[in-house]
Amino acid sequence: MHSAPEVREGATAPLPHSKPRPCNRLTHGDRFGSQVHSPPGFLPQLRDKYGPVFTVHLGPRRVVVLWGYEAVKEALEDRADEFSGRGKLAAFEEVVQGFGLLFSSGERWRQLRRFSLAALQDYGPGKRSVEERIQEEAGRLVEEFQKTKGSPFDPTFFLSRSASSVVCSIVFGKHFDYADESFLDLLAKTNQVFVHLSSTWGQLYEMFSWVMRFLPGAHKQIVRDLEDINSFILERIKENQASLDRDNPQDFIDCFLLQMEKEILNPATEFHLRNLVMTAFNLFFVGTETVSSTLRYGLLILLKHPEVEEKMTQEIDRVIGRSRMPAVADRSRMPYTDAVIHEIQRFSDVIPMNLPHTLTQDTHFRGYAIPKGTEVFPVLSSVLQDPSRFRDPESFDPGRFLDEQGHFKANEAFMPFSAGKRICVGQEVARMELFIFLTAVLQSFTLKSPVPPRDIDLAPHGGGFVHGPPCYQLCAVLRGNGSQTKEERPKDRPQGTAGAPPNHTPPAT
Ligand code: HEM
Repeated sequence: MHSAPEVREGATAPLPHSKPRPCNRLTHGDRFGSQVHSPPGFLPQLRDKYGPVFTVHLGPRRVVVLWGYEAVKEALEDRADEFSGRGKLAAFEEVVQGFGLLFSSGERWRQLRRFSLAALQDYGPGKRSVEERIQEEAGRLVEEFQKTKGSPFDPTFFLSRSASSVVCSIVFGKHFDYADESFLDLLAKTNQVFVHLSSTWGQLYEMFSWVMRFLPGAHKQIVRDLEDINSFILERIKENQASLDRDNPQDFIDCFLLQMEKEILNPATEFHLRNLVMTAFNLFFVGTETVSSTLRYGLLILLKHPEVEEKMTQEIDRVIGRSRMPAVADRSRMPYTDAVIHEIQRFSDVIPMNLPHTLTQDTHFRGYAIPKGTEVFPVLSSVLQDPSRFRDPESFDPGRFLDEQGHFKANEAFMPFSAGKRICVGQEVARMELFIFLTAVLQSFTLKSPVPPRDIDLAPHGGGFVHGPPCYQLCAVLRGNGSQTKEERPKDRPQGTAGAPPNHTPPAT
């Protein structure tokens, strides 16, 4: 056995240069920015030279890269236990210190993961479901779009607020007013952390944190922002503690507090305040930017391809109509919309490099001996754009997710949420959000681009952990429907669910 091939030339391979684009600054007080990135351009060349498993050095960090569907699937699915450890993000280490679901490994991670999966899915009878919470936010999003009265606007701020409100509702059980200063501050700081992580500075810090942590610079701001976010979460936890109804937990924090009480006499328990703060932070942090970037990309793609938007709208009118809010149960009867959303996720590729994994034991993989603790990047871009699984992967084509009869056709290389034991814990929530938000918007509006579709550039810009589209503006024009009466506006819940989502806004008059 021999070790994975070393990349000798350019042993310290810099990540691509990136700097925040002027249009990353969002509207509304210039408080937000968004950042995007692609896998470093040298990785495909290394794959061509060394095959789908190779080593790179990011500064002193030795990282094994897995490239393409076969290698990533074999590691994450067939060898799931061995590849289930979590790597580090240097910028987070000082604050996170291995606590919380996202950055833990071993027994701590297992317990937090099991708990989080259950808590995100099951609020029990009589509780507001995740779907209802998303429907409420979709109603608010439609209302906000409506206020633009068909004028051009940058949707970034609207979509970030909607995505983060869903997570806030699930985690804190609370909807923050869109003008609430503390909520806006939380959003701004979260976004700022993404901007810093994605900057050249942030990427250098990932490589040279061992020396840079002693110097002044943007990483100090990341630590301050993360501490502020955690203080905000701690305040919410105190509020939940004060109002906790033990028979009727309302949100993720309530459920965690009850588990803490159950395990209070267990000295080895992982259900303590530190893991609660960090896990709540993880859900908020990952759940906001990923969903809002996908939605932002999705709307831009629809502006570029009005024919796709039109077919989606026809399906929405046929299956859901315009008198009630879309519901997840509709998705199985809407293969075209389902295919478009899959293709949006494949094409937008929002976490291109994946999060770093580590090996939980010494491993033999594809002829190489790789020691326990080695950091591994199973690159998601290389799967979502693997030409052996997706023909002409660089083009946007929802048809690849449809069979000849127009039924939805799954593809095993569709892995935007990764795969195996560390697969995104919020994937069901995210899929509901993408479906309900996009269909609710198209139910009410026709999207128009201020520039001709042929001039729309879909190439991602910048660098960082989350992929986003270039900055753009859109016009949300209310769909005309003279025949629609007040009573026909979306307010009824879909069949099989009870009660109407409050605050839902009519799609069109
Ligand atoms: C389009 C939306 C989303 C995408 C593309 C996405 C993608 C991912 C990816 C690629 C990972 C890393 C998997 C790995 O390590 O192999 C991940 C992990 C995670 N995601 Fe998501 N995610 C999305 C939405 C969400 C949402 C809405 C939430 C919370 C409600 C969430 C919570 C998490 C958490 C907590 C982890 C860490 C899981 C663990 O380490 O075991 N994600 N996600």
